[in-house]
Amino acid sequence: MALVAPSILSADFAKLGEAITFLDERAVDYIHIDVMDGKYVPNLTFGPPVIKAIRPFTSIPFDVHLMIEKPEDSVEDYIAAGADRITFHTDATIHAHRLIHRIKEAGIKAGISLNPSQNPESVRYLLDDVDLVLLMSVNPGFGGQSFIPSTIEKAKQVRAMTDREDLEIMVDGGINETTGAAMVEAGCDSLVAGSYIFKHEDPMAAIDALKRL
Ligand SMILES: O=C(CO)[C@@H](O)[C@H](O)COP(=O)(O)O
Ligand SMILES: [Fe+2]
Repeated sequence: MALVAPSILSADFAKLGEAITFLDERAVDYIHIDVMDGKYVPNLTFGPPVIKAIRPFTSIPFDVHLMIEKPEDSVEDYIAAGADRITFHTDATIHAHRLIHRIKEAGIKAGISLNPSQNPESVRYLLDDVDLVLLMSVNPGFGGQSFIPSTIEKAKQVRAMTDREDLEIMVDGGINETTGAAMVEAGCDSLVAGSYIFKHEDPMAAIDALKRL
């Protein structure tokens, strides 16, 4: 059984509360929240005030994916807004190790993310420190892109780099039943999916299909 993290980037932003209530009723494992600053990625989404506004709609953990430059300048704001996990990108900050520990000392989980072009070796010396590794299977910035197949090999490499059975490997981008199955087979624990769920004619069936992988 895969853990499923629907990305609200593909939800109707005018009805975010309804989307969260729907996910709450489906008992998904995480709600994936894509924060983009228009600098680290060429798109701008939402920040702490929006996260704070949707927090009362559910107690499902908020999995906050920061696609922002210098996340060290604002992680506390996301924690105060209700993040349960914060994942940032290796190349968005200079001292990733320090930031991971700052996030964990605040009492929440910390993750590190790799873009499609990045070598998994760059996270080797963080694997004992993080709670999760988020493998981007598209270039970050937008929902609805096609899965990049080299992520399958990368997941196997990261899995082979650690003895930690509790290290969560999560994949994000272009996930559907087929690509999700390949990633679970490669050693992934959790699947982020945006357009597959929210653009599906039956979003509940889409969530259930991913859970079963
Ligand atoms: O972080 C991102 C995009 O940068 C993702 O979380 C997307 O929201 C995934 O959307 P789909 O590829 O599943 O449509
Ligand atoms: Fe994401």
